[in-house]
Amino acid sequence: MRRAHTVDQVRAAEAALMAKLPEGTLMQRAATGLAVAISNFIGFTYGARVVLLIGSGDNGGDALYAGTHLARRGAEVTAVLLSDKYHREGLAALLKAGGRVADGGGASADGQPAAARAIAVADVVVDGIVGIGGRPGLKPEALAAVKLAEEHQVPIIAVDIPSGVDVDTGETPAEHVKAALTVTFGTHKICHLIDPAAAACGPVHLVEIGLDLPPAPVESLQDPDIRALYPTPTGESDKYSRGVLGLMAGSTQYPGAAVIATSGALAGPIGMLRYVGPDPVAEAVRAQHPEVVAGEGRVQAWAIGSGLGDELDVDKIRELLDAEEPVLLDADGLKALDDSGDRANVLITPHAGELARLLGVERHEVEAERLKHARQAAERFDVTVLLKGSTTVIAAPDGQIRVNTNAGAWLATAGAGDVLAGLTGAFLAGGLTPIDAAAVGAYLHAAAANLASRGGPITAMQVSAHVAEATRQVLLEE
Ligand SMILES: NC(=O)C1=CN([C@@H]2O[C@H](COP(=O)(O)OP(=O)(O)OC[C@H]3O[C@@H](n4cnc5c(N)ncnc54)[C@H](OP(=O)(O)O)[C@@H]3O)[C@@H](O)[C@H]2O)[C@@H](O)CC1
Ligand SMILES: [K+]
Repeated sequence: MRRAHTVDQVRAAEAALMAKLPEGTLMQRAATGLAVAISNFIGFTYGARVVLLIGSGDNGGDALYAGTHLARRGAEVTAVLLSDKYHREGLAALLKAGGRVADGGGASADGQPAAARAIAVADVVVDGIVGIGGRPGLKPEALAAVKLAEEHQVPIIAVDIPSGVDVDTGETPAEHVKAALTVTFGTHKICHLIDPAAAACGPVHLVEIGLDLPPAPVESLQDPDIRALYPTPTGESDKYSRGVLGLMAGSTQYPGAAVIATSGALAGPIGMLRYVGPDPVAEAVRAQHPEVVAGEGRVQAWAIGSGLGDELDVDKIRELLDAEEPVLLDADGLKALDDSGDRANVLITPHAGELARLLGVERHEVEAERLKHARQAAERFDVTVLLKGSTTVIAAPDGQIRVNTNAGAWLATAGAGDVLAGLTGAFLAGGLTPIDAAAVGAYLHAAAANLASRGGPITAMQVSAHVAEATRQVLLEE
């Protein structure tokens, strides 16, 4: 499990630990881990050219002490001071170890400020501009240094967070660093898991510093968590006890959606699928998947919505929403959602455009503030929300948040959402709660897509065809 905490939680845990330790211990732990990560990233230390961008807070202190470690091992370390305030002891240590300070202003013999020259030829630039105390955006001097690194294609390693992003929401309302690697301390922060900020982090490396933290508001499940949640059959299981899913999807207008959603559902943990829809569509489904039973009967959960088009029976869907069995509502089915009734067993799986319609806002607003809007919808409709996208945000009505971060870009293909709806619905029928079903469904869907794609294009049916292998890899790995 990856856990992300808020800035306030991190500060409280830091204060409690600092009270027990000699002054400066935590920063030294952070800086040591950071120095190792920088060395590993470059691949060598002696002779490496490292530029540190130093802001006014402890984030700059971490960078200065990490630079000190590297300078002691023969790296050429140059600090660029972006503020009159900076970590004095950190800079003194760096200078003592042989590092230097480059002037950002006055031009030297070749007409360039020393800072600009150092950045242009650096192996790596370290972003110690701001950490968890930072407001979104970059000041002009910091922005100029970051742009220069980008221009010269010098990779930037972010200390704790890419400076300029909003740490607690993952929003990026202003200019920010785009890191090749982020090295963080104690725990993940929310911006590491939620886009658009997560995309600006690159891979995130966590350095343990011994913080004792409360439960995390945002979690991201990993292989062992999926393994623990998966409704694996036992010797006593039969097709009914494994769970039966009712699927209401596809239409004479979009028969393919039914076939694709079925392929996703059958790749999940259920023992049986009942398809409910127009006869010609049921025939198309059974032509591809002869194991499907057509017509209504007892089910443990419903997946409703993919490709219903105009053939939407709103009254029937609302009846199912009010019934006891959990319901996954997707695509056209979302038109039947209203904010009345007890919906605790309902999971909706909109993309940004569909969520925007539900909330009466613009699509770009949802994309820019994914966490906020997923939370809002969960509260307003009393449902669990799985907001599809590059990082999938899952919000439960009780405030729990899960994030799925393993999806590759090739997954953005027609029908992939139908596979996800079928597959995730199958986990509801298999007995998982809406938030667990959403997290496990999204994870295996993305893992299957990665297996199918291996860096190339994929179709939705290829995704469902790889779910079994992705599942096997997760269940058998120890
Ligand atoms: N917590 C922990 O467990 C540990 C924390 N550690 C480290 O400490 C870091 C937090 O340090 P921190 O509190 O000193 O804040 P930090 O982010 O460096 O600077 C904030 C200052 O910058 C300014 N400023 C704000 N926005 C700005 C902007 N956009 N552009 C420019 N300037 C801006 C603002 O000052 P102002 O401008 O208001 O005078 C504000 O006061 C943390 O991320 C981690 O790296 C580790 O050492 C060990 C364990
Ligand atoms: K930073």
